[in-house]
Amino acid sequence: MARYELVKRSVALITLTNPPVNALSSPVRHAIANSMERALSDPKVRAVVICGENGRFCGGADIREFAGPLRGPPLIPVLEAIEAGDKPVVAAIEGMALGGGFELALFCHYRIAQSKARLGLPEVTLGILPAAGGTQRLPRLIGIPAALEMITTGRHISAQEALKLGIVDQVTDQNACETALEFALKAVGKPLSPRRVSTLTTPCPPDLDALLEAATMQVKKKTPGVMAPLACIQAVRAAATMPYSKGMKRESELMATLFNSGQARALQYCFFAQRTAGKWTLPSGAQWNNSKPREIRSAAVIGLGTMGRGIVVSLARVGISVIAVESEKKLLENGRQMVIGMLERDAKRRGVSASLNLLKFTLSLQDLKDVDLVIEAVFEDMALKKRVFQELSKVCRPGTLLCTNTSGLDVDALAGVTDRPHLVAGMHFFSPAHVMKLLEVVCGPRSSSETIATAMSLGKKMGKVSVAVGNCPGFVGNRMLKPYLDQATFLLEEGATPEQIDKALEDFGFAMGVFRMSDLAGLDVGWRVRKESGLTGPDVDPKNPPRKRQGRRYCPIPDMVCEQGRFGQKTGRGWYKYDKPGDTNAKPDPLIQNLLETYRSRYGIQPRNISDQEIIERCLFVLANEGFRILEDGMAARPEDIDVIYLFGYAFPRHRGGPMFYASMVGLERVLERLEHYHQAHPDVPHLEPSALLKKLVACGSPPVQQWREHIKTMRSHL
Ligand SMILES: CCCCCCC/C=C/C(=O)SCCNC(=O)CCNC(=O)[C@H](O)C(C)(C)COP(=O)(O)OP(=O)(O)OC[C@H]1O[C@@H](n2cnc3c(N)ncnc32)[C@H](O)[C@@H]1OP(=O)(O)O
Repeated sequence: MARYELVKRSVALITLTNPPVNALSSPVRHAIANSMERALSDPKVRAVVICGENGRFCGGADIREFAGPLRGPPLIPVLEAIEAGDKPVVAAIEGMALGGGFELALFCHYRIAQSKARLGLPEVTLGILPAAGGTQRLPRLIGIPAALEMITTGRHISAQEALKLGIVDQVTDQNACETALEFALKAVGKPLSPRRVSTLTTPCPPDLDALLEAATMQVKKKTPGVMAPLACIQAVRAAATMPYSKGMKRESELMATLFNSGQARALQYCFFAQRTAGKWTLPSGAQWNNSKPREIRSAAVIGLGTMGRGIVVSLARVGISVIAVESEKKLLENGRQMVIGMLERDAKRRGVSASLNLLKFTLSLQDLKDVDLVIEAVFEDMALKKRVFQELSKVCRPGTLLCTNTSGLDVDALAGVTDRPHLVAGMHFFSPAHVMKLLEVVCGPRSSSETIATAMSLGKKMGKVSVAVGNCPGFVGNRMLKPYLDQATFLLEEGATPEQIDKALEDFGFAMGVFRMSDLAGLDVGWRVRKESGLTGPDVDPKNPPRKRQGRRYCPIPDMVCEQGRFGQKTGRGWYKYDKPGDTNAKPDPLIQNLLETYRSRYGIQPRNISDQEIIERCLFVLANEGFRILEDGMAARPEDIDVIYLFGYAFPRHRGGPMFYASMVGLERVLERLEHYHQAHPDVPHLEPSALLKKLVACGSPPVQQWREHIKTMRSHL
C-alpha cells in the first residue's frame, strides 16, 4: 500500500499505492507509519519525499471506511510522526491532494505541486470536517479568511492558487516527484522548526468576530439546516483563539458531533450514488464497462426554444460543432442571438473564448445529413415529434443517432417511425439545459447498447450527471413529481396555504417550496398538459363528479389559478404575487386566500389545521412510494439512480440524501405505516397506497438502501 525506495543514495521515496486515488485506508496508514519509521531510523536517509502512484498524490481518507468501526492506526499520530521527525519531508503533489491527502501534505515540511494538480478540503461536502488537523493547520499557513473560505466550501484550488496563497513552495510543469527529490536534497541541513506548521501562530484579523459572524450568516443562507459548515467555522475559530494542541482537541470534538450524524451518512451516500449512477445496464447484458460509445464530433439540435438553446450551448462549449434548426426565420434569428449571447457570457465567466465558429443556424433539415447525432427539442407534441423523426429518418445518413429531449413522451413510439429504431434514445435535459447537471438517458426497448453508451458518454462530456432510465410516461423524475404535486394541492383543499406548505418544505431543506418553484417554472405548461389529457377544459366528461377524474381524486385549484391568467413569476401573479412580472420576491396574495376559502365553502370542505409533519409525510412519502413503484417496474435500476435524479434535477436537499435514502433513514416500517394511514383517510388517492416493493422490503426486515437491489432482482427490468 506504500512502496519504499532509497533513491539518490540518501532520499527515502515513499509512494502511496492504493488505486484509484491512493485513499488513506488502514493498510496505507500502516504503510506510511512503517515507512516513516524506517526512513527516520536509517542513517543513510537524509530526506524523505512522499508521492502517489499513477500521478495521483492522494484523494483523502478512504470514505468507505467511515461506514464501519475504525480499524488500523488512527491518521493523526501517523501524520504527527512526519512533522516531528528530524529529516525534511517533501510532499510531491501530482493530480490531487484532497481531504486527508491535503492534510498529509500539510504535515510535511515542504510541498511541491505539479502545475495541473488540484488541492482542497472537501470534507464539508461529505458532512464532516477536515479532522486530521486541517482546520488548525491551514489557518496558520494562509490566514483565517482564505482558510475559512476553502474549508467551508470544500472548493478545489489550482496549484497556481495554492502557490499564491502560500500553501505550496513550488509549482512545476515537470514531474513533481523528480522536482521534489532535488528540492529535498537542497533542504537537508536547513532548520526544520519554522517549517512545522503546528508551531506557527495563526495570523489573527482584528475583526475576527465580525468575519466569523459573516461567514456563519453566509452558510446559513446558502445551506440552511446543514451542520458541517457551521462546525467548520467553530473549528477555525479555535485555530485563531487557542493554542495548537487545544485547537486539535476542539477539532476532534466537533468531528465527533458530525461523524455519525444522519447528514454525514446522507452526504457520503450521495458521493457514492453519483458514481454508481454512471454504471448503467441493459437487459441484454450490455453495460457501462462492455459497451463502446461512438465519438460525437458534430450534432444538430432541432428547436431553439429554452431547452434547445441550452442544449446547443452545452454541446458547443465542449467543442462539438452544432447545427441549430428552427422552423421560421424570425424564431431562428431570435434563437441565434440568444445562443450567441449565452455562449459569450459563459466563455467570459470561464475566461476562455466563445466557440461561436462551431455553430451553424438553418431552417432546413436537409442540412443535417452528415451529423453524428441529432437532439430533437421541439414542442411537447407527439404528432409533431413523429413528423420530425420521420423526416430525420429520410434525411440523415443511416448511422446518425436520433435522440429526443421529450420530458415524458413514449421514446419507442418515436423510434417506431424511423428506419433505425436501435439508434433512437431519449436525452432528457432539465431546464435551463446549460446549467442543470442532470440528464436522463431514456433506454427504449429497441435502443442499442452503442446508442445508450454514446448518450451516456456525451452527457459526461457535457459535464452532466447522466442516469439511464426506462421508457415510461414521465420517465423517472417527472413520473414521481406528479403525485408529489397532487399532495401539495390536496393539502390546499384541506386547509393549508401555499406559504405554509412551502415553509415546511423549505425547513426540510428544499431551496424553494413546491408553490414558489411552480411560480418560477410557469404554471401554464402543466395547465396545457392537463387540458390536452382531458383533465380540465371543454373535453372533460360532464359525467365526472366534481373533484374526481376517472374515479380518482382531482384538485382543480391549479386550473382555477391559471384561468385567472396567473402563470407565475413571468406574469407577476401565480400562487404568490410579485411587484411586477419577472420579479422573484414572492409575497402571499390575499386573492389566493379568497380563492381557497370560496373553493372550500363551495364544496363544503371544513378547513382543518394541518401540521408540518403531515405536509412532509404526505409530500415526500408519496414521492418515495412512486420511486418504489418505478423500481418494481424496472424503470430505474436502483434506488441510487432515483436519488441522483432528484438531487440533480429537482434540488432535493443533498444532506437528506434523496427521496429513497430519506425513506430509509425515516425507517421503511414507519413510511409504510404512515402511507397506510393516509391511504385509509384518502382511499380515492391510489398513489398513497403503499407499493408492493415497500411492503416486501419491510417484510424482509428493512435492509439498507444499498441492498434493495437484491430484492428487486426477481422483478422485471427494463434496464
Ligand atoms: C474519526 C475519523 C478521523 C478521520 C479524519 C479524516 C479527515 C479526512 C477526511 C477525508 O479525507 S474525507 C475524503 C476527502 N476526499 C474527498 O472528498 C475526495 C473524494 N473523491 C473525489 O472527489 C474524486 O473521486 C477525485 C479524487 C477527484 C477523483 O475523481 P475522478 O473523476 O477521477 O474519479 P471518481 O470516479 O470520482 O473516483 C474513482 C473511484 O474512486 C473512488 N473514490 C474516490 N475518492 C475516494 C475516497 N476518498 N475514498 C474512497 N473511495 C474513493 C470513487 O468512489 C470511485 O470508485 P468506483 O466508482 O470506481 O468504485
